[in-house]
Amino acid sequence: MATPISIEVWNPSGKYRVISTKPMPGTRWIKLLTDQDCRVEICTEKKTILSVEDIIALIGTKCDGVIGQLTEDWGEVLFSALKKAGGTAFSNMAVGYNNVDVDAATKYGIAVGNTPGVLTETTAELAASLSLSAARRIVEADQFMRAGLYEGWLPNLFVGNLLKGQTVGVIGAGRIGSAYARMMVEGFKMNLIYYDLYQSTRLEKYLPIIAYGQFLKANGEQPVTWKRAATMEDVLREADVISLHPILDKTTYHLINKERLAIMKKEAVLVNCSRGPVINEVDLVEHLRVNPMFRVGLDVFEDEPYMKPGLAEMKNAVVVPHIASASKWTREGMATLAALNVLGKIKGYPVWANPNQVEPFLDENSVPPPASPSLVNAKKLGTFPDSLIRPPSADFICDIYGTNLALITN
Ligand SMILES: NC(=O)c1ccc[n+]([C@@H]2O[C@H](COP(=O)([O-])OP(=O)(O)OC[C@H]3O[C@@H](n4cnc5c(N)ncnc54)[C@H](O)[C@@H]3O)[C@@H](O)[C@H]2O)c1
Ligand SMILES: O=C(O)[C@H](O)CO
Repeated sequence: MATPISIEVWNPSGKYRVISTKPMPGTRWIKLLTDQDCRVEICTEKKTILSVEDIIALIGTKCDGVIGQLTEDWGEVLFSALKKAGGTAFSNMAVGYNNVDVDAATKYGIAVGNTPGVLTETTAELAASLSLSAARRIVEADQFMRAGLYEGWLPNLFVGNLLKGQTVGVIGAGRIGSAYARMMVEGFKMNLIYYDLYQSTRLEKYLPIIAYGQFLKANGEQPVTWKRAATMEDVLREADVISLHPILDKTTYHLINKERLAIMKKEAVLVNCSRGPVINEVDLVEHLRVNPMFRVGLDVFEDEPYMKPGLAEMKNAVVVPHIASASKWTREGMATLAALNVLGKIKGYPVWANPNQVEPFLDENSVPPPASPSLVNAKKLGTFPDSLIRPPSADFICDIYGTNLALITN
């Protein structure tokens, strides 16, 4: 029997009951919901990870939609409870949704939202930070200073890797992988090799490598180069810094294992800001142990919140607690997108045509479009038109937003 759950309630008389399983940053997301006749209930339980039973207790007997977290197990049990309570909408406050059984949600007619785009640069910046921290041994050096061990400059003190002119490898060149690639090429003049199941048009179209290369050459510097690898192994063999950015699914589970670690350079840097299970962490700990010059920067772990035995003792590992998307703007934006996903489905709005361009939802000075920014099972649910969001019609928008028509039709 689940224990009673503590909640904070906004707009108690609202017609639609929307639950957030966690307090989320900012207040805009709450206002967007309460302005549209939602009663918002925020779970304020102290425990970090809610169990399925806790969430069932939160859903109760009447619930229209839930905003949930990546730490929760959204499968058959929860979607069936939400359906019974009359719910039609769920959104993860995350772009990754490997914690969600989308087929189960679809079976119960429940929309599943995620929050792409708003966290791309923030996450890529953390990956870049981990790359630098690992390559230049920043955490080790910081600990050394704080321990009072510094006795003066030495030629061999904390010698690390220079990035300039080295090769950066990106595995999974989607939104975040491409943003990271650009940071490392444009910022540190690294050459790029990437592997993805698909050609990354995002990367190949925008990476101004040719122009940048010419610019560097004109200034007497070595131009940067780039290529798409035919196999992931090519990236692992060639790159000096490798950053993992794929989704987590069957094809990427334990993508990095003993055999693949063995083909990487002995002094390579490996960064993971995707999902923990993309790396076999037991194999990684062993590899770090026998290869002290191999370094990693990890934001995610196979059994979060735990680390596999031995990892915490490895000086050649930089570890942070899944904070890659933790900038104020991004986290508030994620909350906004998650809330609007749920609101959009409850209100019967269409789905936004391009989930990679979510800026119109994030502008605090204008009313967001009447749409769900990103529903991953919209097509499967069949409740949305193929062409997704309909062009704003004056009547439709006036109906919803009254005087703010001009902001939307601009
Ligand atoms: N650590 C964090 O806080 C944090 C923050 C944001 C996102 N993430 C993770 O990063 C992932 C990527 O986010 P995104 O917005 O860039 O997603 P995305 O969908 O734009 O990019 C994922 C890329 O991975 C590629 N891919 C899929 N399977 C692959 C495989 N087997 N081999 C190689 N490439 C493969 C896809 O083709 C795609 O290009 C998310 O799914 C999430 O799990 C983590
Ligand atoms: O998938 C995500 O969005 C992250 O892991 C949290 O920002």
